[in-house]
Amino acid sequence: MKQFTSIHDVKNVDALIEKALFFKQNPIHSYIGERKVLGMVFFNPSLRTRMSTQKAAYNLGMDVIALNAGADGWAIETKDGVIMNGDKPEHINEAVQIMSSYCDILGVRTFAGLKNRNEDYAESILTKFLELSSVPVLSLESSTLHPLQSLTDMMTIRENGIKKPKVVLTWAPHPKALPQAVPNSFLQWVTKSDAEVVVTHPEGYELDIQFTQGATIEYDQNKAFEGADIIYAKNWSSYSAYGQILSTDRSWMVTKEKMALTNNASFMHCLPIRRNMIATDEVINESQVINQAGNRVWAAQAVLNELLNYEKENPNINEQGSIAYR
Ligand SMILES: NCCC[C@H](NC(=O)CCC(=O)O)C(=O)O
Ligand SMILES: NC(=O)OP(=O)(O)O
Repeated sequence: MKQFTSIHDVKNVDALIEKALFFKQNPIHSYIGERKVLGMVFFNPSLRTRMSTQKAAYNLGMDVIALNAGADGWAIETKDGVIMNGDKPEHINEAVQIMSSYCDILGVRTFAGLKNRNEDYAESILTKFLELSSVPVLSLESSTLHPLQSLTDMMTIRENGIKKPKVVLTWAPHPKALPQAVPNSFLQWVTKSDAEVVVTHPEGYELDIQFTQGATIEYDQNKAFEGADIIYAKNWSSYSAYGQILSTDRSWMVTKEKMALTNNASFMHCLPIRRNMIATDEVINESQVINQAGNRVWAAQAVLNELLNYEKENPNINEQGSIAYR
């Protein structure tokens, strides 16, 4: 695999999920990453992605450099053609080339701005990384997708061992406007599994149809929950009224009473989760979220392993980085 930015980069999804499950049982299996460097650039905050991907890299023998762009590095200008007389001294055109020269894999986290849909869905920053990096690029959550999370979610659902599970993606209220990356990405992966997929949300929260194909939309949350094996909760802002909060209806919060409508479903969420907004304390306390977040390590390890295999087969990909580092 030469990059990991969406499910489309994966040749064999099933094998990748199995690889993640394998690493959970065999964390220290190979040192394919020995003397290789993973660089991770964060334009937005992270707890799980940063720590789990770092841990995964260590399990493969890699070293890690993480940079919070704009906080412990120079603020980076990401647009072309601007007069740089403001507060951003570094341009992405140099920064990506240079950072990739120090690394063997380069990860980037860049959230949607939620102001301009075309801009966000064009994935301009991730695209710059893909164009300018001399080494494989790893998405640590982009404007529209979060593939490391989704691979983890598929692995966690598979651990439940249910054949053809009914998986319900439910919108839940939140005080802030959030991106569509997690629900988009979850649907991109889960609709390609054997699951029956239902998406439930208030009207106006319809996601881009490229992601909901293969899923049923159900505006009645209680009806959607009936017989569910997995409840996957997430807030997102509107796609059609782009970036807007159209509902703060707290009756969409996942409660014990709603979970009682399901087939003893497992509750999942990517985290961070706002308690008693998205779901009640009891629902979260009895949920899969800790195991799910723990699985981030194994999913990341499976992905890094594939990227390192590619790098191994294409050793001239980075002429400066690895050699200079060694
Ligand atoms: N990486 C997982 C989710 C990241 C982000 N959540 C957030 O920004 C939550 C922030 C808050 O609760 O204030 C999202 O929804 O895409
Ligand atoms: N789920 C997830 O990606 O968490 P972080 O934002 O903390 O990395």
